[in-house]
Amino acid sequence: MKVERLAIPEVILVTPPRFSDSRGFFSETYNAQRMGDAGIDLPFVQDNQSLSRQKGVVRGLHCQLAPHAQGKLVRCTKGAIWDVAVDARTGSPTYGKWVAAELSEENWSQLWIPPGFLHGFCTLVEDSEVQYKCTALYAKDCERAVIWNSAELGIEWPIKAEEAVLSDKDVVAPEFSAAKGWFHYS
Ligand SMILES: Cc1cn([C@H]2C[C@H](O)[C@@H](COP(=O)(O)OP(=O)(O)O[C@H]3O[C@@H](C)C(=O)[C@@H](O)[C@H]3O)O2)c(=O)[nH]c1=O
Repeated sequence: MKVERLAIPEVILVTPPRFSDSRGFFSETYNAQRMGDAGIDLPFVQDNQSLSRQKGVVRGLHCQLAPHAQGKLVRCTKGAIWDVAVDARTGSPTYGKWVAAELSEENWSQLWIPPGFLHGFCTLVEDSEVQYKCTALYAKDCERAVIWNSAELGIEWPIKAEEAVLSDKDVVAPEFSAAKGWFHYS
């Protein structure tokens, strides 16, 4: 399995091998031992899947507060996304920095986003399906969001603001400064 630590080293890009033959392919998309060796060693308790019909759908930037903070292992099983992680841990040397990776059914990569990070993605093609494992259960009251195109963060999204397709909730999300104190670096 290919393992790459990104510019924020706690965010890890992994690419499990795919074994192709005349029938198609086989792949171990999650192997606890190999993921643990790669540095992804928290237990997962929930699997999520979303489908976005249009190109330019943006979901995020989202997180859940403690005690329900979630680490997420994200992959794209159909289509392609630009997946973004923002360090929201107050006191972190990379606080307010972001990293991103393209995840697609072609490249078969997965992005590990630890607890304490905001997560969001933008679909690069129609009918993009995203699946991710989470280290904590959904807790509605602990959900928080930051505006996807926060001027304070300066994330380089692959679409223009007017092309973004957002949920009602995400349109009115606050600037990144609202996230101060949500998480602490340890
Ligand atoms: C996240 C979530 C939502 N829901 C429900 C609430 C709502 O009725 C419906 C759609 O929820 P949302 O609009 O929040 O879905 P979405 O905008 O896709 O939210 C997701 O975005 C990405 C970027 C993440 O990182 C996820 O953790 C999650 O926040 O699904 C659950 O039942 N369980 C869950 O774990």
